[in-house]
Amino acid sequence: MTENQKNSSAAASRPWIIDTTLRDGEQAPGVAFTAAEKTRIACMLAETGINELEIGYPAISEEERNTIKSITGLHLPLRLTSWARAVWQDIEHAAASNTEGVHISFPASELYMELMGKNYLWVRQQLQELVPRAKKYFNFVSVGAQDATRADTGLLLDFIGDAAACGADRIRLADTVGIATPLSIIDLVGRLKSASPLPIEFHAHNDLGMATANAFTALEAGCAAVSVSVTGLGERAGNAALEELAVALSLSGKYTTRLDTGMLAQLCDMVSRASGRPIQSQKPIVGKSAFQHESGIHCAALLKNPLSYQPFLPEHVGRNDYELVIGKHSGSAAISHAYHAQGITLSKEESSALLTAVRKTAGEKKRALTTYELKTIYRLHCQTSTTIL
Ligand SMILES: CC(=O)SCCNC(=O)CCNC(=O)[C@H](O)C(C)(C)COP(=O)(O)OP(=O)(O)OC[C@H]1O[C@@H](n2cnc3c(N)ncnc32)[C@H](O)[C@@H]1OP(=O)(O)O
Ligand SMILES: O=C(O)CCC(=O)C(=O)O
Repeated sequence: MTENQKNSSAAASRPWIIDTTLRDGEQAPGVAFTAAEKTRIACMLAETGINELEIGYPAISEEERNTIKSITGLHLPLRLTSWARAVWQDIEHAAASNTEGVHISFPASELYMELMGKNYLWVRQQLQELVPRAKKYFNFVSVGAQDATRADTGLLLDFIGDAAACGADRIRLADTVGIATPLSIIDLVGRLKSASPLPIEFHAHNDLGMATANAFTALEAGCAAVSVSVTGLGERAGNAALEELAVALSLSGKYTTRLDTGMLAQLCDMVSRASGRPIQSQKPIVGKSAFQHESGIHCAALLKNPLSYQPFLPEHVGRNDYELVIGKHSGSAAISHAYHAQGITLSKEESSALLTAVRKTAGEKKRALTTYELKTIYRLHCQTSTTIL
């Protein structure tokens, strides 16, 4: 193994995690964070151990620049970058916001160049003009290939070569419309990485529900960095979710990050409230149902070993214990456990009678039963006239 290969595989095992909740996340339709919310989110992301924060788009307004400036003034222990189009005025606005780095976004597919009435010659000229100028104001200049997954690979290779020649520090490959699949990412990154003198970041979108898988795969394929957002908040169906990627990395046994997964529940809750986007019940990691169980076989096993039907314990992501709910699919172990928690020890016969009644009631009500309903069923089916519940 050459020295270069050793460095590259060491970097690959320590992925650089970029959070874009405050940029792409806020681009989610109808979402607008206040300055105070942006500051709180940035601080909590820093506490969670994110390496880099794409903090916003300074060209939007003076208010946005002031918010970004006030966050840069906090000197959080992570790199802050701001987003810019391939337009000098955007970069000037970013410079006025005092972020350490800037990300300059270019159209990479023929479709996007055409939409702008441009061609690759224009892209190259902009790279040559903007990147060296930006380097005078920023310690770190990243350049983005928008719509990279629909772009011609030859053009992408030119883009990477030109960006490197102009002094860019990193390339972002964006799956702008979320059409990549893990195998296509392995193929694309494989072809670009061997020819790229620059570290590559992958930016996923979730239009096909593959954003986290694609982001994880991009790291497996050799990308040095990935961008994610809290709860996957972002354009349309969103981005790769920070909480999903963080846990996948922590369980993989292959990657070292400085992420504190114990912060994830709190972080997602805060972003959900600030964005006005409730967390779906079945959302991985932080959804209400992610640690709820009803099926009899699962509950019986979980009562013996909490890892039997869960990939990790809820505490790993800062949540309280898992929850067993009683419903149509319950079995006797779960039923006995639920009544025991109410101070009632069931005999075998009682548990069997209650199981039938519980299943019937839950089926009719089309939901899990409450403690009150369980007590009522007990009264109806087991309680003698002398027993007081
Ligand atoms: C995939 C992504 O996430 S890209 C990021 C998306 N984010 C945003 O759009 C941020 C919020 N947007 C805005 O505040 C505004 O749209 C602005 C400030 C960017 C531009 O506003 P306007 O000047 O009114 O232009 P408008 O929104 O109508 O159109 C976008 C313009 O940006 C140009 N543009 C788009 N991408 C790029 C790029 N990467 N580099 C340079 N110019 C670009 C378009 O060609 C178009 O230019 P035109 O007005 O000369 O036709
Ligand atoms: O920063 C870039 O270049 C990419 C922007 C983006 O969010 C995307 O293309 O999905």
